[in-house]
Amino acid sequence: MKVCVIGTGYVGATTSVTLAALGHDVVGVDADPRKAELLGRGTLPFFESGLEDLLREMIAAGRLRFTGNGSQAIRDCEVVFTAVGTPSAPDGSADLTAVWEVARQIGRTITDYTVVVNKSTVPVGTGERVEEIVLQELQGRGADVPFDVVSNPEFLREGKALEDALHPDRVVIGAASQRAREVMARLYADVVAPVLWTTVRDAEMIKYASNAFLATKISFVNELARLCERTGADIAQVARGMGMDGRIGQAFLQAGVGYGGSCFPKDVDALLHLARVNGERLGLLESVAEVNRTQTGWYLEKVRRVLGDLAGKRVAVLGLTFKPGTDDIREAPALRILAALLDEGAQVCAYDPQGMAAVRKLVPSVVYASDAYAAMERAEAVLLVTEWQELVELDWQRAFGQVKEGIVFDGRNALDADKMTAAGWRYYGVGKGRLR
Ligand SMILES: NC(=O)c1ccc[n+]([C@@H]2O[C@H](COP(=O)([O-])OP(=O)(O)OC[C@H]3O[C@@H](n4cnc5c(N)ncnc54)[C@H](O)[C@@H]3O)[C@@H](O)[C@H]2O)c1
Ligand SMILES: O=c1ccn([C@@H]2O[C@H](COP(=O)(O)OP(=O)(O)O[C@H]3O[C@H](CO)[C@@H](O)[C@H](O)[C@H]3O)[C@@H](O)[C@H]2O)c(=O)[nH]1
Repeated sequence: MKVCVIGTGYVGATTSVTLAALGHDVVGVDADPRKAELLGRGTLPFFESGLEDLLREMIAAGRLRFTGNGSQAIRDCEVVFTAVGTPSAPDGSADLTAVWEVARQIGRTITDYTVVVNKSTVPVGTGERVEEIVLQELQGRGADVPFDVVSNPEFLREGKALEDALHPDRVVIGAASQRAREVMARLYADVVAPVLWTTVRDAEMIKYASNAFLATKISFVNELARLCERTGADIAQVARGMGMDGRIGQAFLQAGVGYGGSCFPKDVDALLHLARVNGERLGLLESVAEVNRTQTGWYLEKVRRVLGDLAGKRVAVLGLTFKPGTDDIREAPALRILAALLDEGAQVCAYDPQGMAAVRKLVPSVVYASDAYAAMERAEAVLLVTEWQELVELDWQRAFGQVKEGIVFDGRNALDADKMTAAGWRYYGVGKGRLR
């Protein structure tokens, strides 16, 4: 099938590559000509493990190309995906400017039956508005072209984008017409995953509900971690014990410095905004956001209790991206931690395997080290903020020999506390009993 994907960021690029891998003839379109050009040459504009190899393979196979000019691509394709960004507006709502722009472009362009598939994360009702816009544009040029609007939200995680897109837990398709359902069924015929057919509105809500629920799990354990530190319990053991109940599950109960990234913070805010404008208050979700907003402050409070005044202290920060496996620093907890440390006069030296170039632009006054050992040289405390495997597997015995004070604040409970202690470190995890 001929498929066009508009917007080739994390989601659009991954969708383009995986649809090509499924055997479709795909053209990716991006308003940023530099991105389209890079992708066309087989280079990803971001880091995502394994994706670049398959990108090159698909281009070489002739099933995937990229362009900065969408009109011809839209005209040629039976299915047109929208995968543009939907960032937070100042009031917390999803900024849908790019989605409306794409809808107008589609309405101005299509000449034959087209299935317009929305993959961006958008509030309930967006599909209907897209339909109105396409219709207006068609009427404006006196054209009577049949089309359907479908919602097909994306659930991939950064760092595991390819794996998630090729082997999803489920595919959710919200479609009103039988004709659109048949096209979507053909498109995903070779994906081995349960397909949930819903209305457009249900599919739109499923995406926000899923992210909000995962964020809730994280804030729940993070809040309990605070109580564990007061009561002498270990949140990691508590979460393990909870998760053994099949109704609860082990996933997303990892306490830490809070969730970041381009999705959870913005999608929780967008759902809260949607509730407000519809006259509902989501008190539970408000608390989820509040726990997350205060989690880095809570973590730093512990650092202060142990180190005292941070002014002039040499602090190593390891891990800057919002999670391992990506170079994405959007809403990364590390950014708030760096800002607070600098504000209090600490001398900060940081290292991250992928995120330093982007963070350096935002926070130039930090010293960026060439590796983790160099970052820890003469440090009076080490803050592990992102649990990159490379950082977890460091020779911590060797590192102990380089620091001034062997104090580590493991913000992700990723290190082995016993091994760290045996290597000489004073180890502080998150929610692991009373401070010693
Ligand atoms: N990043 C994720 O892990 C993830 C996962 C699931 C869903 N989502 C959702 O998917 C959507 C896209 O997210 P992303 O992270 O890929 O965003 P992104 O910012 O990485 O990419 C968006 C791309 O769209 C392009 N664009 C903007 N307007 C355009 C236009 N009019 N025509 C063509 N291209 C245009 C931009 O240049 C950019 O390359 C968002 O709604 C997001 O919430 C993201
Ligand atoms: O137990 C956990 C799990 C995650 N996190 C943090 O939560 C954030 C988000 O992590 P993750 O969900 O793995 O990454 P994303 O790439 O943001 O993916 C989420 O957001 C995407 C965009 O909507 C969705 O498609 C995915 O299903 C959803 O998992 C990161 O800061 C993690 O460190 C925790 O603190 N504890």
